[in-house]
Amino acid sequence: MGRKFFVGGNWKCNGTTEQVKKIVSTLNGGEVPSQDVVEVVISPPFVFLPLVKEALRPDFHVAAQNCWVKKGGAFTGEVSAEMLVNLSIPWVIIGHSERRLMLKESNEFVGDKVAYALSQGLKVIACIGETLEQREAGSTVEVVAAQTKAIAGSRPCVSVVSFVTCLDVRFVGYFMYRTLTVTGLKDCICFFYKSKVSNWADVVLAYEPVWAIGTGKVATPAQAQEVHSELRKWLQANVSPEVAASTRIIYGGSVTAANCKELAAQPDVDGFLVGGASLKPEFIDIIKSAEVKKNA
Ligand SMILES: O=C(CO)COP(=O)(O)O
Repeated sequence: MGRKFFVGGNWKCNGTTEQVKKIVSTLNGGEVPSQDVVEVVISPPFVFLPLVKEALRPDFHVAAQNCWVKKGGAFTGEVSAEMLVNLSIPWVIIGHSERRLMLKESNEFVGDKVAYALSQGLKVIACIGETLEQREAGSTVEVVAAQTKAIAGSRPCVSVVSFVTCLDVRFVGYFMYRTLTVTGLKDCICFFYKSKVSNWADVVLAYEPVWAIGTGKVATPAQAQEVHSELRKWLQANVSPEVAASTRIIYGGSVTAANCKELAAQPDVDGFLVGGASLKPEFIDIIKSAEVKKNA
């Protein structure tokens, strides 16, 4: 089955009640391809989620921009996945570079958040992307692969050594564990299959190079295609050919009405995560770029 085009509007930390109503009214009046062709998800700040959800046309859906890494409780200022589910918010953006960089969210923390959100029944737009420094150092693919790996979890590893070692540790106990640690075998002790993603159909991978976000410096279609294709290869080798073929990989970073069609024409670009332009009427034109795929 083909990958349905996906367009997300990330409003980030923008908007007043009046502005929100105006944007929603523009979206509601926009003529866009049907839901069979494009999936549209609007992500306002938390406080505006109920208002947007209530007022938005039924063929568009909403997403939160973040959620807490585990069950809610004494975590001042956080919003839990359970709360989003309770409000019937179907999607959440996790791992945006603004949070990774400014709030120091590590790959592991992002991976844990994705896993928890999925376990609660949310669908996740998981963001990855390299900084300019990393691109210039030639480590783009390595960086996005490491970020994806933290989201996907470990690969299966059925090894007699690790199995026997684990049994040993269970039955012989702490002394054996110490011995193995000292002899450098610790790494294979608990190297069991641990997939963090329960259902890949609920995950959209958003490649957002940091140097292109909010800078007006969009990746060229070739640059976007190259990384998306590498990500698909990574999924094929490390998750499964089925997941690689069906997972949507969308691009984010200075997408506008002017550049979206060329990007959308790339074979491995399955849509967009749009920041600044999602607050403007041109977002409708970006949604329409799904037609490029339909006619391809
Ligand atoms: O960060 C982004 C979407 O999540 C992209 O932002 P801009 O479209 O403003 O560059």
